[in-house]
Amino acid sequence: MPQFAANLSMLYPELDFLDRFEAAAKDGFKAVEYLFPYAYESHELAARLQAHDLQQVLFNAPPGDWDQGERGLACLPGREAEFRTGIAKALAYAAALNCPRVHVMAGLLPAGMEREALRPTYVGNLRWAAAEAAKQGVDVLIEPINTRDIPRFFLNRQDHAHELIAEIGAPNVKVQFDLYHCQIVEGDVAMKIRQYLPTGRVGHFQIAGVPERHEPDVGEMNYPYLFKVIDEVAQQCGWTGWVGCEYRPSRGAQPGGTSAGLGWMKANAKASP
Ligand SMILES: O=C(O)C(=O)[C@@H](O)CO
Ligand SMILES: [Mg+2]
Repeated sequence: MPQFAANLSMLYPELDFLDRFEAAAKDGFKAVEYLFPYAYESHELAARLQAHDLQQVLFNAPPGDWDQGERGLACLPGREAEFRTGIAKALAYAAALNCPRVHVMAGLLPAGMEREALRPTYVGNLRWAAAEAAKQGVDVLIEPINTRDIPRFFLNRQDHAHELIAEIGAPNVKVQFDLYHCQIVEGDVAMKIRQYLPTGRVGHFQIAGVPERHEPDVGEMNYPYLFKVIDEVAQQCGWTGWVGCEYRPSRGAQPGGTSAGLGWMKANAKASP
């Protein structure tokens, strides 16, 4: 069975954010990820990780003005200075949290602009971020996201992400392969795991049921099968990364709802050799 990380932005919604670390550890998670650490001092977060014997495996760089609908700055001409300031801040947190990867969200297509016109800005920004991250051994992740959840998001498809990575040309830029988004945008998920995991360009997986983004055992995807595919290919190519549980518990913020919904994880652990 793959190793699962709890996404603390989505799991345990009934708890204060800092209390979600303990809840995840009690449920057997050894690692966590979340969207943004910036509302907290890095030492506070590091203390929670240490107290509960958890690894921080992923978080996002600052996305611009999230409350105003921004979803990353990487593709936006004219925002390069802000992009660089955000990357520097993310890398400072990555050092303090001993986190080996940072997700850099691409951003939304500005009104009237075509995707191709933004490519030079995106590639230039990612090259700069990759060079900075490489100085401290951090990987920069890029994630294709479906346009039902984020309309006009710049990056939607696995093939586009891998094409951009080839153009960026930095060994520490990798794909955050979210199977939920992949199923919605393009499907054929198992074959895409088989195609892309051996390239060494997949840095992290994320999972959720489709279409409601609930537990992996709710909805149209056959996750027990996909976990076996990940295990098989990972073993063949020596991949040792994490699978982030980035879903909204179907029991909502009901106390204990996240833990009660983890039957899928226990079932897959039992099924593994
Ligand atoms: O939405 C997702 O999927 C993510 O992984 C986030 O980091 C970006 O919104
Ligand atoms: Mg994701």
